[in-house]
Amino acid sequence: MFADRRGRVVDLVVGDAHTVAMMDHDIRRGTRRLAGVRCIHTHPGDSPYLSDVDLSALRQLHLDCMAVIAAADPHCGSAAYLSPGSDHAIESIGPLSYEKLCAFPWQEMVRRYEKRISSVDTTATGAEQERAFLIGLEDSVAGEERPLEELAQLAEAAGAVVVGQMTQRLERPDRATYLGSGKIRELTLALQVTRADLLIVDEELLPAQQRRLENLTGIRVVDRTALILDIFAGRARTREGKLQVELAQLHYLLPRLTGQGQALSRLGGGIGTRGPGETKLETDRRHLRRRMRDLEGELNHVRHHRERLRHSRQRLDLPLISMVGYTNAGKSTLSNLLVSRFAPFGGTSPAGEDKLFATLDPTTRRIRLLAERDVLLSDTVGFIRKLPHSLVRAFRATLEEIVAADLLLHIVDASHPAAVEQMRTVEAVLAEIGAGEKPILTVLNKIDRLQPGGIDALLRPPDPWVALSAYTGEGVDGLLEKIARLLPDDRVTIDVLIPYDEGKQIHHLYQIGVVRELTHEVEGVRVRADVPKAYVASLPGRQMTVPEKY
Ligand SMILES: Nc1nc2c(ncn2[C@@H]2O[C@H](COP(=O)(O)OP(=O)(O)OP(=O)(O)O)[C@@H](O)[C@H]2O)c(=O)[nH]1
Ligand SMILES: [Mg+2]
Repeated sequence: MFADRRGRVVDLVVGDAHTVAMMDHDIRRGTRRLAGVRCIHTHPGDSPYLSDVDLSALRQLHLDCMAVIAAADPHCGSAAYLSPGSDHAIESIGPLSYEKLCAFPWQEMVRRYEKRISSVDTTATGAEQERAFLIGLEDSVAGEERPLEELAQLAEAAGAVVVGQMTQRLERPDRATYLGSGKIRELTLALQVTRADLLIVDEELLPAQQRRLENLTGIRVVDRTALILDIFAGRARTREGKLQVELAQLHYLLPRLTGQGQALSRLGGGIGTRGPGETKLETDRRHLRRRMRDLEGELNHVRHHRERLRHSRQRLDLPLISMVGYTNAGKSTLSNLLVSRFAPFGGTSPAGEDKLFATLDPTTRRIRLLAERDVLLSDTVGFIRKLPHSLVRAFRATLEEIVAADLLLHIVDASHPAAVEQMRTVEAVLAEIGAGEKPILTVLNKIDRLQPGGIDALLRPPDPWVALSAYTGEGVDGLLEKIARLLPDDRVTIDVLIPYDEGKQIHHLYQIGVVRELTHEVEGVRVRADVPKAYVASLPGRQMTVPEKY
């Protein structure tokens, strides 16, 4: 039964054990006020306790109050309301006798809630956003308190609003329906109550599981892999990035095509449908395969191009440092800080952002360490737990940057509750792409967020490591010192006379080394500079003296 604030009954709804339609007309919508309606109901089996479904309906419909009563003896019930004190919290009382329930100052709670909320600037959930409901298994992350938190962040990064979630403790997913059948009944009810239009599953599903879940729930089902691919598709900016994402999406799609009808029914916009684009319209497998071959061909081009770039960089003989790490660990923020402080010619770097997979395309910048040594620093795509295999494969060209580095900086968000697990994930991906044996300097970031007393003993990073905050800059000098120590210094100081008609050489010296002194003489320009040893060997027989350091 739904009643308004004057106690008038505005609607009555009857359901069975699995479904109940919620009243949906005449409910005031908006985030700044409550609905002005309370719901009082009974449960099959007469339980006087509120269920999860009750609580999410309260939250979703912004009801003044959600109450359940037991009709049998003893007459009692429970009720819950949105907390006037804090966002997203629910307060509940009971089971209590009817008298005590009625004596509770409900109207006062409603008044206080609306007073607070009207002073807070809440962003209303846009009508065009998809309403996602998340499901996962509880032991999927051993011991984590909120197992679906990362999935929720991913869903938001893809543009959905999360309206509810449900987990089940299972050893392994049900082969047919992912969750157990009892849980699925509970799920369909919760989906109705929250009016979800998208179900997101925290794991890669078998094609048959996905179809069955769609049939059972009646809404679109997207798995973790499709969700990540979708975010990548939305973020890719460069041609290379777009090619790689499309290839990964097609790899994912191919085994999931059961025929034209199925492919077409997936169209219609939204998460998991963004992506390979028009090609999907005419998908038949043959067509898909041809497109994949084309993409692979184009990516090979890209790869060769990158290789050439790498060679020309190697001619500069600057050591390459690649930053790797879990998504959102702070790679871009640190890169930004280093570039703004230490770029020899000034420079900018893309800003870090508090969203997953903010960076997709690698960017490489030059920075100058202590003792005036220049290195190249490259910021790359972040890793994540259960990184789709198709992505790792498709992003080979990007990941090769990592493999080619002289030193890896592994950035870890030391303030994250799952920091240890994230570290392991990154190490596993590095091994998978063939970078497991590279020299690695572990950087525990975000120490400004840690309680005094510090770094979680469990973190125990492998040596060598440093701790810093890319935010405040604390510890960054220590990082530079460590880097300098880890990169073998193979530079020498040269003294060379460059004829006036070979001005280009001087420019080249600036590129590859640090010029200490320039004097104009009769035959040319005398330059004293620190340069890589390899450069000396490649010099044409020109009058040159190399000070004793060589
Ligand atoms: N408090 C604090 N926040 C930080 C620090 N470093 C980064 N952040 C924040 O963490 C968030 C993620 O930073 P990014 O630099 O975008 O992380 P990323 O590793 O590049 O992430 P992806 O590109 O998504 O892989 C941003 O909101 C940063 O402001 C730090 O030292 N302290
Ligand atoms: Mg980044």
